[in-house]
Amino acid sequence: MENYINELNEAQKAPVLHKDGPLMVIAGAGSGKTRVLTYRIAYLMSQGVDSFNILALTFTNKAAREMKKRIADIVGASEAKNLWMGTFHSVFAKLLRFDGDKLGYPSNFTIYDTQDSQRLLSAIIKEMGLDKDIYKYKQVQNRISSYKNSLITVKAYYNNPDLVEADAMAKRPRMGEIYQNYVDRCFKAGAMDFDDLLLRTNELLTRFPEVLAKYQDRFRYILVDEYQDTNHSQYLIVKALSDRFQNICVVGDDAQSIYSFRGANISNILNFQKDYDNVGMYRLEQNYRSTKNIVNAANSIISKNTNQLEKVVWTSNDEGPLIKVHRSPTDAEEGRFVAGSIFENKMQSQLPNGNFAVLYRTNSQSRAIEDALRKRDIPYRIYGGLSFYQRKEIKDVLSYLRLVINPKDEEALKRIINFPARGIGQSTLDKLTVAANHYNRSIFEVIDNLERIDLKINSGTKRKLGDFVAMIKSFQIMNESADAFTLAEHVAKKSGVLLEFKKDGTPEGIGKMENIEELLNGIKDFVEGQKELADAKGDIGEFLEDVALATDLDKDTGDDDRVALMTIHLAKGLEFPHVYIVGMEEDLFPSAMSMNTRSELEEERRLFYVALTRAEKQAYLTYTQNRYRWGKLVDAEPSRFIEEIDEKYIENLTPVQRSGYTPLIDVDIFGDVDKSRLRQNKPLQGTPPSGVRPNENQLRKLRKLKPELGTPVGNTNSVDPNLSEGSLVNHTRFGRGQVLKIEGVGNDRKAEIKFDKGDIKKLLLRFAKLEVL
Ligand SMILES: Nc1ncnc2c1ncn2[C@@H]1O[C@H](COP(=O)(O)OP(=O)(O)OP(=O)(O)O)[C@@H](O)[C@H]1O
Ligand SMILES: [Mg+2]
Repeated sequence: MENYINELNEAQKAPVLHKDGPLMVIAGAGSGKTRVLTYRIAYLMSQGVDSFNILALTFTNKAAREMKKRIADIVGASEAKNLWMGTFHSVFAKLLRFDGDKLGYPSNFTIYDTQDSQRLLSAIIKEMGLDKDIYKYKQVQNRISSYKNSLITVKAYYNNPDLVEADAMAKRPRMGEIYQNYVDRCFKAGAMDFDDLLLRTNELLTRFPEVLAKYQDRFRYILVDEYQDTNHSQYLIVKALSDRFQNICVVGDDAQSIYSFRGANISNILNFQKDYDNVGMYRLEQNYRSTKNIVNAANSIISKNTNQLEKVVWTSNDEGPLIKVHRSPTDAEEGRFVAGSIFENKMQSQLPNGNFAVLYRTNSQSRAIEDALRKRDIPYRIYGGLSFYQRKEIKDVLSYLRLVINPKDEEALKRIINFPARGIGQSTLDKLTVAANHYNRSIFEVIDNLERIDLKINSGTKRKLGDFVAMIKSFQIMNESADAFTLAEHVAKKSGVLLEFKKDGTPEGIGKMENIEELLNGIKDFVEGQKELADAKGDIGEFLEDVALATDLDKDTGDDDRVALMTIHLAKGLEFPHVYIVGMEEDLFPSAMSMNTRSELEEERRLFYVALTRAEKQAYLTYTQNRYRWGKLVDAEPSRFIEEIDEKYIENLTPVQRSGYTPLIDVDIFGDVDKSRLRQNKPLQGTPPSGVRPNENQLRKLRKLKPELGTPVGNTNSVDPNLSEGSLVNHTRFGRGQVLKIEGVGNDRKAEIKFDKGDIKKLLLRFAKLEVL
């Protein structure tokens, strides 16, 4: 037996060595599912399976690259190169480049990103004269996306009275028409959106049996990671391709299914045994990733879900520290706590930044964390959010390049036909769009044939349009011989885009120029990298495809050491020694949008399970009492998920202060109720711990709540009440002095003090650190 097999435990070896036929591995987080998949591929190759016959589908392209690297270590780099590995989208985009022509697509079809799709949809909604407040383009896009992922074509849509009625009920009776227009326009532009990459693959495999047969024969072994998050469209592709040889291996964890809002269907896992005959079922139980405390805490959470497969997860790893829970008054304070804690841990244990991750429910939470990390000079990287390639200046340059590859690309054309300004206005563009729709041609083709159509465009504008077309064509000619970098640099200059930002001269303009430079550097790297691959040319088409399908994690080159910031959704499959899960508050996590049904709440709980199980050594959960949301400061309550963790795995860093004194008000602003103490029925008594005082924010809030109450008991200054004019005092910073005068009452009480060093200062007694001598 080869050595690498011994890097697996017995339970893991079984699926790796499984003979032909379908198999499924269902197991909890960190139990080695991804490792099993990787080693199985290496094993198959060592058994003589040709690498050309293996297809592996992963959650990110980065995961695919890492698996490939590991496999290369085992079986050798040259063999590993031939493996088809990547996300569903990137793998099937590649397939459609070969065979999409059968569906009428050019092999150089453009991939529209979300922004392109949304722009096109808002243009269509406008052209149809619809109310954009009712037909919100994002909602419309979501609808169309979910139709496509359920394989509901326009025709199928109209044939389904339930769908038509649902849209009519939602006051969107013209959804079907929008859908039809959108599909037509994408097709005419030689473009596919993300969902098309799956939908068209399905169409191709269904309508062309010879194509299906070809790929069935090619992909004799198919392996899918994170199977719990496949949608219907993906499920059907896998089913079709594996139908002949039935060598399908899927691994997943129903407890980590977190993409149902995007159409992921957990029943794909649940029905696997019905879909295939003689399924080899494997379970893994030992977690290698995390400490006992983390594994057990995660188990205690997920057991609250009623809808789940029975699973055991245990670990022989150390018990590890307890999960630390921390409360802050505001989100800014939360950021400071996280940054401070990362800083301390780094210093104490000499850890690299890459050992830390901060995970949140929504992207907007990153700002407070970022601010705090910057103040501490801790380098970080944000994954997700607006990607580099979606920045305006970058998209402008990319749009020129897209047009070079595919001049029909309508969204690219509309972006740049008048950028930099060349006197081609909106009304001209409108006329061109109408003509393009009328003749069923692309806008570019219309411009190219202006002489033959009577469009009521004046001769000056016609000439400008002619110049534009001539420029793009000159780029196309260059593209026949130049590599991607040479072409891109030429285009950035000759199109005038670079000059436009240079002329601008503002810091923003310069920043944009620098970004374009960064893009060109990236293209150069890409060209160098592609040269090493046998079947790649390093041309701009390849680069654009890479960009279009880059998932948010793919930018990570891993060459510099940074703290990782990302949403929990994106963190699936990853692991970090130290993990901070921030914003553990009701309405944020679980999200207010996802608490309407039990199944939504269960998905939020699975999301929490995913978050916690990313941690290897230490997990922190933080929450705030007040948070800015939608520009307003709102009260926040700790997330129910904190309470759901068995308390023996938790250490509260900010225990609730309760004391023997009678609170003046019934609202407890000093902290939430200490639930663990309540549960244990312990009396809430004793004196407040020293040094725990409400901060300014809390005081302000308290004053606002009950202004007439004046100074809250127990929270005033530490100064002796006997302090009076003439008293001798000592101040920590200014030294000895004598009180000249006292004025004001309550929180405003001030003392004028003449210090021995000579200064006279007026101090607010509430803050002054004075000792009466
Ligand atoms: N037999 C083993 N011996 C040592 N380490 C292992 C073993 N199996 C897995 N690991 C390590 O445990 C960690 C978790 O493994 P892996 O990522 O494959 O788990 P997973 O089940 O895919 O997790 P997730 O559900 O989060 O995707 C990895 O660091 C992996 O290298
Ligand atoms: Mg995994």
